[in-house]
Amino acid sequence: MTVPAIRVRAVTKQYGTLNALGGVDLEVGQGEFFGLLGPNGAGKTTLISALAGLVRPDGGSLEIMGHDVVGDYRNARRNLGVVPQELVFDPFFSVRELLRIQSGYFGIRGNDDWIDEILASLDLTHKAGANMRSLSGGMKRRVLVAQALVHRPPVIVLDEPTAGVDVELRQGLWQFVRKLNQAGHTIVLTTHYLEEAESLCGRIAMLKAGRVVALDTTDNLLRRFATHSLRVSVDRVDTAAALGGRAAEDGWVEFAFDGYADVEGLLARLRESGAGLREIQLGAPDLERVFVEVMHRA
Ligand SMILES: Nc1ncnc2c1ncn2[C@@H]1O[C@H](COP(=O)(O)OP(=O)(O)OP(=O)(O)O)[C@@H](O)[C@H]1O
Repeated sequence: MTVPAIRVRAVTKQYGTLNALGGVDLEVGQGEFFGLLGPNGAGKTTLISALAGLVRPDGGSLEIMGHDVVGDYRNARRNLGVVPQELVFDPFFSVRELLRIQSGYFGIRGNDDWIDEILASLDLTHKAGANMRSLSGGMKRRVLVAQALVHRPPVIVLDEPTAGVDVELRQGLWQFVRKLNQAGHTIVLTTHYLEEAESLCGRIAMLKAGRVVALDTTDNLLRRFATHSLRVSVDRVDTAAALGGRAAEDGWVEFAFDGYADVEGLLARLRESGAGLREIQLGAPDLERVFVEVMHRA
């Protein structure tokens, strides 16, 4: 049996009286593209820091490719590449120097062929000799990704890698991360862009206040929690809302239902009610709705 890429068991972490992690259990299989979602302060970064050995959990255990992050730190760390949220660099090194130093941390010498390959994939070749301080924010973020990859880790964790990054770079980054995943790397991603998570992640865990409140395949989450929606613009909002809708802004009323088959009946009742139908919009279930629903129920 293959070991999971990541195994998190009953992990707790307190800061004073605050439960940053209140007993988290998770398993991510090798080769998965896994999403870790949750509102600000849910504990995502704390969990990632614990995986990277930067935060010591109060209880429970974490393993990377079967290596305990406390008891077998070196091997656990060797198997993990983390792209952190914060852009922190020594401004005096060039991009290549930085990547060589990072390779050195893992005891790797003569890593330039691989470094060249990473730089090319991230469209950074022309910046290899540039000082970190001369790079734009988006380029620095790409260097963070490169830094996480110098030791060819099988498991890669990206903590909001696209925050504050322009659309073009975001798409480029995702293309690259997808390629890594297709090449067999396990990817764990946190992001507040739910559309991105929906299109990239096969499975998703949602965290709220240090607890896993949903954990399933993206498809199942969409099926289980999300409803389709019908938005209608009407002359008489109250009349329409009385049929089970929710009044929204500017004369729009929203209805939630399980499948498109229900739309016809609803439209017929709206017409009969004399609400004065002006315009309709249909919405398919999306992860954003699921997220709002899960957070609301939890
Ligand atoms: N070093 C620390 N000292 C005290 N409290 C902390 C520390 N680090 C995190 N916390 C608290 O722990 C909770 C979880 O924070 P964490 O950064 O893990 O959340 P997050 O899900 O990553 O949020 P975001 O989406 O904003 O990045 C928050 O309430 C935060 O204020």
